[in-house]
Amino acid sequence: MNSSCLTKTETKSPFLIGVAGGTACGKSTVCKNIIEKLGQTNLDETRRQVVSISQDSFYRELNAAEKIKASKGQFNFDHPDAFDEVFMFQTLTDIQAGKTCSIPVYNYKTNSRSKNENIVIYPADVVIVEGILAFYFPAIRDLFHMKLFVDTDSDTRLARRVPRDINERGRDLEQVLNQYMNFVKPAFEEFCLPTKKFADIIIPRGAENFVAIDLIVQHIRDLLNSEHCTQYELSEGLVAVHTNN
Ligand SMILES: [N-]=[N+]=N[C@@H]1[C@H](O)[C@@H](CO)O[C@H]1n1ccc(=O)[nH]c1=O
Repeated sequence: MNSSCLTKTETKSPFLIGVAGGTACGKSTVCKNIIEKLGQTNLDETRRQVVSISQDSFYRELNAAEKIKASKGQFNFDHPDAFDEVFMFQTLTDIQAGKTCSIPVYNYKTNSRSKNENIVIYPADVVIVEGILAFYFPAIRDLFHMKLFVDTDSDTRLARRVPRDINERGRDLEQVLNQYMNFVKPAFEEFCLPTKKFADIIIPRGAENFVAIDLIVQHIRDLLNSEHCTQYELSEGLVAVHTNN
């Protein structure tokens, strides 16, 4: 594909990376490692601004009946309907357009967005979006310039999830296991695992896979650095990035 290198738009249109995978697969750790490795890169005399946001910030508000079910571990937070797709799409589109955005912080103890706490996402070079269903919604999936799927065994994920939910999210063992068997496991198989096919790169074993992470970081560096890399087209405020092959 020919590419005439246009000057970058005056606003920073970030390189969007989606990271999906089952709960406790290591998504957040993979993101942290990529950010650390990219952020240290001294490109164009300025440090690469690399930020990551969680799909969990876009859990929708629950009504009274749903809140009661959630408090008993009887609400399915692993189903696509639990997320506010429109809000997430609009926020990512604004980020894509180089706008500064404020997104909620999710509180797992209250099963709701923290009232007076938001994260401000400033225009950045790279924005990583991680979530169990990051690739489920087509309109959101199509925004990503790179899609990573972290493929960790489900027994390893459960072994990590149990202590995390008990120690960090104030739950008891029986509730955690019931929620896993009734919701987390079936929803992973029905909604998350099928999205693996959309990934550009599948990372077996997650954050321990240093080779995979180094390869990904180097690829992103090359893309961000290369002279003949991107052709920007602005359409409806979206920025489509086509790299020439
Ligand atoms: N329960 N459950 N499963 C979801 C899902 O596996 C994971 C997504 O990051 O967070 C979990 N999750 C989400 C909202 C919530 O209030 N509590 C919670 O544990």
